[in-house]
Amino acid sequence: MLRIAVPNKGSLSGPAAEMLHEAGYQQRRESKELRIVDPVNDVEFFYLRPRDIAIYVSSGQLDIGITGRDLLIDSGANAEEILPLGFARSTFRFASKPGAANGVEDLNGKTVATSYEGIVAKHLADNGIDASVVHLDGAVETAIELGVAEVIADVVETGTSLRNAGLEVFGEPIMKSEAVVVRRTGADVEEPKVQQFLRRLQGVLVARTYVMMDYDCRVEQLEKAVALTPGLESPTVSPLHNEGWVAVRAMVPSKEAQRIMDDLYDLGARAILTTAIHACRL
Ligand SMILES: Nc1ncnc2c1ncn2[C@@H]1O[C@H](COP(=O)(O)OP(=O)(O)OP(=O)(O)O)[C@@H](O)[C@H]1O
Ligand SMILES: O=P(O)(O)OC[C@H]1O[C@H](OP(=O)(O)OP(=O)(O)O)[C@H](O)[C@@H]1O
Ligand SMILES: [Mg+2]
Repeated sequence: MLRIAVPNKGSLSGPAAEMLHEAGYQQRRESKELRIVDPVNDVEFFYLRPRDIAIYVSSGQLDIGITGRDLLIDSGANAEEILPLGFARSTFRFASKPGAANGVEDLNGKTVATSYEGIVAKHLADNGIDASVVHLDGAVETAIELGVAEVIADVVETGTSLRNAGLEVFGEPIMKSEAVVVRRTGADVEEPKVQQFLRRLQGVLVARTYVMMDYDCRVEQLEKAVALTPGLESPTVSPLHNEGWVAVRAMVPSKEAQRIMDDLYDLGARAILTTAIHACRL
């Protein structure tokens, strides 16, 4: 039975459960449940603190985990990212009162408050900076006003939390993060059960990013039309009863679907339809 760690709280937990549900896995009904077995899919899910997940996976008792790339790196655990999942996207950045610092080079002798001590200490060391790091569990934005630190390093998504605290980012982003699937470093990723799990999640990612497009066009326009809708491998082209016309079917990125429909229409294609993809295996 495949044993999988899933975030039990915070920004990762809802979207992770939603993605697993879309991939056909049973998920817990109550937020207090700590583990459930999905007998149909032969999987056991453990609901753990996102920060602890890489550590559990590195110990080898759990096969796979879902966590944030920043949390994985911060933990220093012996685990590696095997699939990015596209949600809980954020950057990790320094911030301070306006003008207090312009880059990491200004941090010598300063105090930096953060919940991600591992990432910050390494970044400072890599840049040859001698600064102290204070660990706080959360709500780090308040640390400057309350005199705990001159600088913070924290997760930034929209920037609202920083703005509300009168702070501004400075310097280059320390890292970019998103939810990722992790596995113990060096463990066999080719294991069939692991591969099946990854294929299911990849199927959800594809279903979320692509739509199916169908249209009819004249044979003379086919090459130009197909250039607009190359599909993943190659589009399906079928003859129509009306001679000189073909039906074309291809997957297209959902974000570009409306523009592609306009371009196909201008080319003379008609009966242009898009439909959602619910699941797929590439
Ligand atoms: N506002 C946000 N937008 C996108 N991702 C976020 C946001 N806040 C946190 N994350 C991501 O969520 C993960 C942090 O997990 P964490 O458990 O700390 O979530 P949280 O929402 O901060 O909950 P908690 O209340 O436990 O601190 C990290 O990978 C981080 O990059
Ligand atoms: O740029 P924004 O869109 O404002 O998002 C970033 C904020 O979201 C997270 O906080 P969270 O709500 O998880 O609180 P925490 O600080 O207690 O973790 C993160 O720690 C930032 O504070
Ligand atoms: Mg948090």
